[in-house]
Amino acid sequence: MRKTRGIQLSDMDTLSDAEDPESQSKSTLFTLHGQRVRVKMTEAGLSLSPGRSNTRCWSCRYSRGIPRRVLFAEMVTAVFEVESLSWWERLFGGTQPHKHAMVVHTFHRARRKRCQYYDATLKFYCEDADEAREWATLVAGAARETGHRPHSVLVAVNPHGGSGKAKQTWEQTVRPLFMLAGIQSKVVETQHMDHAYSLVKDSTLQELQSYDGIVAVGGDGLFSEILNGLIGVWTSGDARAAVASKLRLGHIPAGSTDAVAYSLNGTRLAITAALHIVLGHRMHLDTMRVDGADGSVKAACCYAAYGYMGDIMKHSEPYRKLGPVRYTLTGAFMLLRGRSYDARITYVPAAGESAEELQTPCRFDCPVCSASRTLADTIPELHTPSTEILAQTASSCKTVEGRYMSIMIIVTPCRSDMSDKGLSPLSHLADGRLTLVLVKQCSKAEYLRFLAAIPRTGVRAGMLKYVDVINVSAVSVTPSGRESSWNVDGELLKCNRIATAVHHAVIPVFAHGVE
Ligand SMILES: Nc1ncnc2c1ncn2[C@@H]1O[C@H](COP(=O)(O)OP(=O)(O)OP(=O)(O)O)[C@@H](O)[C@H]1O
Repeated sequence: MRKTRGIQLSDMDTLSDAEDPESQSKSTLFTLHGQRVRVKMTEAGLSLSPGRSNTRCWSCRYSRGIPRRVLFAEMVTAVFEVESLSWWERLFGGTQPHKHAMVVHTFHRARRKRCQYYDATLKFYCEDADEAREWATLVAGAARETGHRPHSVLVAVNPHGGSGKAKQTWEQTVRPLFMLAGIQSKVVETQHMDHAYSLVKDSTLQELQSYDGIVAVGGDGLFSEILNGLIGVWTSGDARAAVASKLRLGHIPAGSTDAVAYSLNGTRLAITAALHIVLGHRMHLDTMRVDGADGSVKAACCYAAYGYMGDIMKHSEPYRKLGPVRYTLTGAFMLLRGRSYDARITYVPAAGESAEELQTPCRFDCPVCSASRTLADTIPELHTPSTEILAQTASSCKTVEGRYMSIMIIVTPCRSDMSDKGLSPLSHLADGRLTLVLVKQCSKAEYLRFLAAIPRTGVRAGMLKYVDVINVSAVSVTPSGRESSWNVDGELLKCNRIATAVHHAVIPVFAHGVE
């Protein structure tokens, strides 16, 4: 009997070619990490087995970092490399001046945090140069055909995002990986606010046809500009809309908060985000349409916040040069000021709130977030003003009025350094609902208690008696008296009277959920 774990090599060796189900596939002896391994090509990737009969068992090799299989889906590419022998290799019996290898570029997951991917290489040495070259070509071709890998992307780099390291992140971490994977990139360094928005919104049909995706190297503000530009193309009504529907969005975190990349990938590592793009991962993300009473329209995929978080955004803007620390300093100041604001809120409660999966955090292969939608479904929906959606569901609307320290409308979990599980840990990337958080007027100490609870538990129904957490599908907020500002995905809105509605799984992104 053939076992799948702890295979005894003697068992393997006694398998005749006729008995071996993989005997028809290509098979060669390589040296990996100093051990002889037999590598076979299967449909899903490379299957590795011990290459010498005197080795005791496979589990010994496994512990030395030799995997049993390397999936094409997890390979960036494979290349042929020639290396000179070191002096000691020549001294101990090297007959040729060079070593030949098939180098497989893949990734490994961090032990404690599986969602963190780091690039890794496996060098399969082979005595026959032609054999190694042929393997590298075959493996690279198979990897390229696996998944939905992009061939060409538009990259917007904000040199002023976060602590100003976006250019460095692009040059040192992302560009080399894209080049290795054969992805062509048109790179644009943003020169001013809204540059990325107009770059996408004004793209010609020909330009859009040449891309498979658009990548933001910066913070949430830059991603939001690209998202809004893309939605602008979708809703333009011309021939570009259909072409733009195939474009996926990617976020390489290089800003101050990076909630988009963090929520999509569970980490703020740029290399992880780049690997998701290169490997062609794909899923759809919810977005929220925010309609201002002044006629402005904006799409958001993280949150809209009024009161405390709006004040932080408004008052921290002049200190952008300080980088992310500006939010902490302004946040402390706003807490001491302890302001609250009057508002009337009308909302439509979300359907299916009690479903069990909606009560568990969003993960990789999330059953809630498996929906993906076509542009034909989403365009009419995206055209519909949120006020109209609220009017259509007027019979189920609820209205509350009061004085609030903070009003938040959250779309996705909004993970960040401050809260690893997310501001709203039970929100999903694509569940078609919003989380409305109303923090009623309270003392500064009580508000501090609310802030302190966020990193531990995030916002949850029943968390504190002065905090209401409600699942909704649409909300309108009408402030009165002294007003704060709306902070929508890290950008300020001009108008404070807004109506919002969620649009389910409309944005295609390079991600596959948090592992
Ligand atoms: N060259 C530029 N000069 C000034 N502002 C720019 C430039 N390029 C882009 N911007 C603007 O900077 C704003 C913030 O950028 P970004 O989101 O990349 O960083 P951040 O605000 O530090 O990070 P986060 O949004 O994650 O907190 C964006 O709204 C964008 O419009």
